[in-house]
Amino acid sequence: MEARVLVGTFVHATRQEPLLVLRAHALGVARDGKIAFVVPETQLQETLQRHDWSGVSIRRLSHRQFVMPGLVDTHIHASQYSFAGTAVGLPLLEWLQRYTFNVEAKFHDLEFAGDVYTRVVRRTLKNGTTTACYFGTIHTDATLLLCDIADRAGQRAMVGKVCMDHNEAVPAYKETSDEAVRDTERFIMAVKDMKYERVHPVVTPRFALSCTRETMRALGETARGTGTRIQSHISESLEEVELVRTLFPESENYTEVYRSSGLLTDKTVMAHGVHLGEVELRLFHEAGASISHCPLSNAALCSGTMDAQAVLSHGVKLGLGTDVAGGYSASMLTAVRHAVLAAHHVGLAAHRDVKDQTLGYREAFRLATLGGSQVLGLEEVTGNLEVGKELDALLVDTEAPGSPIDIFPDDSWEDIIQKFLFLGDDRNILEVYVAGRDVTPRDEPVTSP
Ligand SMILES: Nc1nc2[nH]cnc2c(=O)[nH]1
Ligand SMILES: [Zn+2]
Repeated sequence: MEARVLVGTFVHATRQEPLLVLRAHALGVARDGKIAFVVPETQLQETLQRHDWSGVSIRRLSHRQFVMPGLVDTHIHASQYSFAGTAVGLPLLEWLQRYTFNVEAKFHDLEFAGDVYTRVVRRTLKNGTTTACYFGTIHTDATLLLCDIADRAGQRAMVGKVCMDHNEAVPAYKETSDEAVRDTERFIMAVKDMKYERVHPVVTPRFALSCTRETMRALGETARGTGTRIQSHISESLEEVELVRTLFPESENYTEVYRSSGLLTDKTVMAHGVHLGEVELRLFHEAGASISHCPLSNAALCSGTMDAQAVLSHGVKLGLGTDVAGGYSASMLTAVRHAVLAAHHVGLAAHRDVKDQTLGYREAFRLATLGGSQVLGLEEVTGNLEVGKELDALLVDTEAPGSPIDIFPDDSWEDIIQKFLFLGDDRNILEVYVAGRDVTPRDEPVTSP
């Protein structure tokens, strides 16, 4: 890959600023895909000389284009993509039992798995997801196939073989405790053996209602012993919370079930956390564990509305997730919109002053980019456009052919970015880069009959 320079408008989040617009800037990408410099355009020539980059290709963006960091989906079930957009409206446990487990059971068929996984990786990339944290199914080989597909497509991915040794509703879709642990170990070894540059295994107990204590403890031990990250679900619906209480009476709360099993660590991301209380948020903070906020899923499954402000004020790392297919959209832009609206609903219910909302579109933008990278332990590598990070980025054009956005002469850059976040879609995402490499899906895949 040759070193390149982009000149134009850049938008990103930093620890200090949720949304920073750099107009008339130049960004240099080195041959290794890392950001070599970000300087005002007026300093470009001097910077090129300093880097000995004479003759490097310089590309100027148009006045309606900008570059932003790639979107980070911290929670998505790749295995549920085939039924995204259907089965909306059932409560969580019924939705799992009536639809989800039956569909996931089909992934022993590698042809079926390959088709679904190829399409979900393609769809998410097209929508600007440069990093995805995926759940597969209990099938190790199919989940390894997902790793392969993500790697070949150039997407950065965390991938988990789902573990579940308890399933009364669909007994055919579960494994023994031994299988869950042995197959997780095999999965981790196999992914490591492949030496993928940007695809990593994640220890994935489905949630406390699908796993016995024995299995959760053993998986906690596996994660610790192998230094692997952990993902699961927590406190999504009240019915689920109540059942966890009756199944694990020895634990004071849901978070404690995971903590006492060795599953609540600084490498953990738990999806949802809609009904977590003060005590539990403090446990998250103490452990350095993260939450993936999936607002569309929470609304679609009538689970409740998470208070992102409360999570952030406890100093808990927070990212956004689509939670396909609980959430019907694989687009992280949709997650951004719903995060903003969910914060409004929570604020209204609590009679908060609207001005006290911490989660406006700027903060939601940060959560969808930098926040996600923090949640997945990737902050040193990606998440924004800081020098030294790998360039995971989107080239956005608000006047692309067929664009759903109308820009007016008086629109400021902040207006334009807001319009993209609230109204834009994949038609506006012209190019997608991971580690400086163009990974934009272009050819249409062959569709199944
Ligand atoms: N939204 C959602 N919640 C879960 N809790 C346990 N499994 C699942 C799942 O597949 N989707
Ligand atoms: Zn989920």
